[in-house]
Amino acid sequence: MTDQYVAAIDQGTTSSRCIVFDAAGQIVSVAQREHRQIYPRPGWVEHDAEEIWAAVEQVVREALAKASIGADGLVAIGITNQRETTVVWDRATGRPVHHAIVWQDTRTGPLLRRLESEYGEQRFRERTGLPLATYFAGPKLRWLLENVDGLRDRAERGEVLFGTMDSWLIWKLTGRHLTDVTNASRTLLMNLHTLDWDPELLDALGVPAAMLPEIRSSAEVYGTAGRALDGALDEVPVASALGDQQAALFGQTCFQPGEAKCTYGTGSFLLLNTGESPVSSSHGLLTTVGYRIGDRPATYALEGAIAVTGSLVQWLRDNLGLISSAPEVEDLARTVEDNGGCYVVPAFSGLFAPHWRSDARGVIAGLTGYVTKGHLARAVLEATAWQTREVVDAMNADSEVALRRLRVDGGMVANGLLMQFLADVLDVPVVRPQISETTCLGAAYAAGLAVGFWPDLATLRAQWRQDAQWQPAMEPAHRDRELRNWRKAVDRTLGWVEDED
Ligand SMILES: Nc1ncnc2c1ncn2[C@@H]1O[C@H](COP(=O)(O)OP(=O)(O)O)[C@@H](O)[C@H]1O
Ligand SMILES: O=P(O)(O)OC[C@H](O)CO
Repeated sequence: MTDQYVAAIDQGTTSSRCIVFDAAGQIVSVAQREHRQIYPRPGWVEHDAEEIWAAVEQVVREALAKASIGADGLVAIGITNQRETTVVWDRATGRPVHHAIVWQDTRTGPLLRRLESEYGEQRFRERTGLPLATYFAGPKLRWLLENVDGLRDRAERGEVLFGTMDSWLIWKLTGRHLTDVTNASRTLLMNLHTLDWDPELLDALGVPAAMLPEIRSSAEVYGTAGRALDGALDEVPVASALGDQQAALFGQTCFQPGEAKCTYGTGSFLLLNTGESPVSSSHGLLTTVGYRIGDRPATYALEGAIAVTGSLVQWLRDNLGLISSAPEVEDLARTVEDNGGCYVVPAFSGLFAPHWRSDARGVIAGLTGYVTKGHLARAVLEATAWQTREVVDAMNADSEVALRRLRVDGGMVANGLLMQFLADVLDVPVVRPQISETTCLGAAYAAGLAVGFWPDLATLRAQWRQDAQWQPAMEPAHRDRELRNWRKAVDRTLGWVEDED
């Protein structure tokens, strides 16, 4: 028998990737391609869904070619994706009716204020586990229905279809209109308890049910990729879909309640497995679906979403020109002993968890003539750790079981200085796995489970391997002093924008 593999597509905010994994969960090949970020106005961010599909086709072909396998070598393909980004396309032609509106886009601010005064935030929070924020898909869909000519009528007639990126790719691959429960839990339209679209919320947001995908589990065969890619995938089952942060939770094998991971990329997202019932947050966290395997009960998670972390390092590189590549931030930060009294709070598009303040804007606080670019680089890295600390404090307050260690992944975890500082400010060990591509790994694991390539969660768990671990080493008094300074700096960001309209 020839060797068998599982492939995963990771359709992310800045690029699309395809990775082929073997039965031991080891990477066999990787292909990646970026797509354009379209900024029509300040605060608006769009993607071209057709361009993304072309990139996905290309990376799948490349990854298979690099692994020297054809469709017959693949037992399944899984999907993971940037969440919340919203596409509407024509059922007959398959063409998007508008650019996709990206999760970072803030154009729905005024609409959300209207919804809040008409319905109150609590009604949405109780049913969806989410605050009324520009981040989520439902308001973006409402914006499209209000602003694309004739779209509402066409939506009511079922001529156009809504989806997040998972739905778009499943449609392109299999011709079916489906979404998975983790992605649906980011729309403000799905009831977290029934795991189905909530008629009252559809009504409040003015969304016709006829345009919505069917909600399915995260691991089951949705269809086969017969027609797509000119048959390059032949009859390969498309067998998983998870939002990228949930996929990373799965890839890190955080299957037990109380286990958590944080993925450090453009933004950072800490998810804590809370078991089979949703835990509601009183401290600014999101309640979301972690994953659902076939017809088993769903596993829920608490999430702390931080909008700006790695993108602050990019800002230091692209806007200030202080470094020429992201990894250089570590060398620059190591030229000094400490932050020199300087703190950077990157509230570029307001603050996400736990604050949810769209009126916040970034500050650099504590500047004196002493501060050098080295101190600034250190403060940039420290901002990622302090934002994580705020989320962990909220988690500990909500879940009553204190976090005891944190599994990390994503592009920033190559930075040893940051990882040590993170362990220091969280006061728990920080652990990095050997496979840092946990997002793709999670989607591959879910697809492989769905087709019986892997028998159970315990088998996946046994494949997890540690690469490095950082122990807390900071004096408590020093940590407390720094935390107080960080909080003072955060206070100074709040209320900066007085009239968002
Ligand atoms: N050594 C490093 N130190 C700090 N930040 C880094 C380092 N390497 C990459 N980054 C940051 O990590 C991000 C890329 O990580 P990645 O996981 O690929 O992100 P995403 O999946 O969100 O595109 C970029 O924002 C980059 O600035
Ligand atoms: O594509 P990423 O890695 O930036 O992740 C984006 C998140 O899914 C947004 O919720």
